Amino acid sequence: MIEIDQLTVAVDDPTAPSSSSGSRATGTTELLHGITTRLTARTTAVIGENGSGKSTLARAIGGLQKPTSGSIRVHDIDTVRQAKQLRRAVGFIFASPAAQVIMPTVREDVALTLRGRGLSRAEITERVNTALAEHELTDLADRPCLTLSSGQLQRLALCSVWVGEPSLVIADEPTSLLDARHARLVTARLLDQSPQLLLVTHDLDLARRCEEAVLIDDGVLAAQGAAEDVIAAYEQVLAR
Ligand SMILES: Nc1ncnc2c1ncn2[C@@H]1O[C@H](COP(=O)(O)OP(=O)(O)OP(=O)(O)O)[C@@H](O)[C@H]1O
Repeated sequence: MIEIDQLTVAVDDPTAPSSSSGSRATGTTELLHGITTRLTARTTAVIGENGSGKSTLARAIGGLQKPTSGSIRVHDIDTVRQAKQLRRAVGFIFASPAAQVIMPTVREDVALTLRGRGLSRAEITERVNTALAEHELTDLADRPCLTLSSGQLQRLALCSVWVGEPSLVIADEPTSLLDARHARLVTARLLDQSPQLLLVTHDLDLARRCEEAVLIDDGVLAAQGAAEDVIAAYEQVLAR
């Protein structure tokens, strides 16, 4: 379960008017405004217009964006106070995979996830090889990550997250760079095999396959419930 209590996220914004009467001109812009909810479904889609705050919410839940106020607990882990436990529990797949693939080779990038977990070298090698095979990356195992195509990079990002067996997978447009066959494979894996999945997507057919959805509109939680109902609410937003 993901428990969100009065979550507000604000960022420094030099173009915003300062709230203080001091000499500093820098103000802040609030991206999320007091979101309170419980996400209990195994699969939840996060939908909404460009710039509505979906990725900001996903990053906050994944511990990558600190709340300005309020709190988030993921499977009873406080995202701010228990950052180390959160990193183990949550696998985050970014919309842009180049931002998260950091090791020189494909094999090393997958293995990085398993470091610091008390596993032997042999165990790590075995788990990495299994993950590479499952994700059809065995042929690329020793390739420098820099030489991968964007779709291959996106599949590597998923593989590197998956090998860590996270209890929550947060995926922000995880198939945006994939061909149709790999997009089907990846969505089936995410939807069917994630212990819990939070899926940020503009693909309403994909959102419909989640048990529940939340609609983010201009930084607020505008609707939550069965995916079909929330998509209907979103259609109203699109029509306004
Ligand atoms: N660090 C920042 N500084 C200023 N504005 C920001 C910052 N991060 C995000 N924003 C703004 O916050 C708003 C929400 O961004 P966010 O990435 O969460 O939207 P989104 O719903 O995921 O959009 P999209 O569908 O386009 O990916 C946008 O207007 C964005 O420009």
